Amino acid sequence: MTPVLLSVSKLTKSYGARLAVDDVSFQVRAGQTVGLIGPNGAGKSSTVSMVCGLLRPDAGTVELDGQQIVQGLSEAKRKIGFVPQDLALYEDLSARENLKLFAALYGIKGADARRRCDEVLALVNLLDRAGDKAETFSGGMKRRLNIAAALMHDPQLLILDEPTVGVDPQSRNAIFDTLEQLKAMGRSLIYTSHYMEEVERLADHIVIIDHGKVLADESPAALFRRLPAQAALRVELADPALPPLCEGIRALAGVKSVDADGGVLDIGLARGEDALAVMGFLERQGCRPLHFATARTKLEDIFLNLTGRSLRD
Ligand SMILES: Nc1ncnc2c1ncn2[C@@H]1O[C@H](COP(=O)(O)OP(=O)(O)OP(=O)(O)O)[C@@H](O)[C@H]1O
Repeated sequence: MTPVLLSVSKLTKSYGARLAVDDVSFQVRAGQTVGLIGPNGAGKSSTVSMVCGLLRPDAGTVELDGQQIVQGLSEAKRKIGFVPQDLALYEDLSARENLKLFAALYGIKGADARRRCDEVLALVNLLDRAGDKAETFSGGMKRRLNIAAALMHDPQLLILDEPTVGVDPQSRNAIFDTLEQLKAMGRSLIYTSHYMEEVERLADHIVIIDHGKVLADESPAALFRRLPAQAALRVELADPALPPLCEGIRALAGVKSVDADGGVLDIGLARGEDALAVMGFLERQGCRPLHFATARTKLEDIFLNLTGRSLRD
């Protein structure tokens, strides 16, 4: 197994009486992408702000490569790049001028700064707009420039706090391309989001957080295995589904749940193949499906399964 790069241990943070982060622990291995997922107000931003040393925890520690992250300047913090939710750009400066400012903050000068500007602008696909002022950029382009800024000092760990909020689809794809390239370059990422499909696309490991607490800390495959149904079948019948029919389906091996709404049956299955048994049963009962469709269960349902609420209620 690859070595642990970041170790977050028992982080706790309250704002007055509100306990925002409650004993949060997780790890990021070298080259790993960890998705930190939870609904609005779950404590994701507070957690990543503490990981970056921007917010002082009430308790707990953050270690990167064995060095503790604390507030203020430190060598360990140089290994982190942070892309906050709020954009930190000078609107009346060009993309390249903005990046030069970030380079100066990290002591990168002259030819090195120019070369690094070009590299990161290429990574976020903005090289052709290098000379344009940030104020002329779309929201998504500004966010990509923000990612470029966080990459100027070539950090080992890039932390992105909800990078696709308010972003157009084109920039969203460009952001994913950039993150996939960084992954291929062996960088580690922490990505916060309340969109499971985004986290699912990128993450090797998922940490689910709700009301400041970690509910799950697993690989996507392990999370899938926790879902009672792995596949779904929707059948539309000519006749309204009758309760005895539902009972019969429920009794079949591999059927995890049956919901009937008029003539439409939504059936949760242990495996995709279990759909065949359901179709056979319906045929034997003389039911003629007007339409049917199979689907894989979405990881999105794991939050519902863990909390009884949907991720974006
Ligand atoms: N500076 C602050 N002062 C008081 N309460 C705060 C502050 N920052 C966050 N909170 C509260 O702490 C809780 C966690 O907030 P946090 O921003 O960490 O969650 P989040 O998961 O990042 O949410 P979002 O997706 O909306 O950004 C929320 O109840 C929030 O209202």
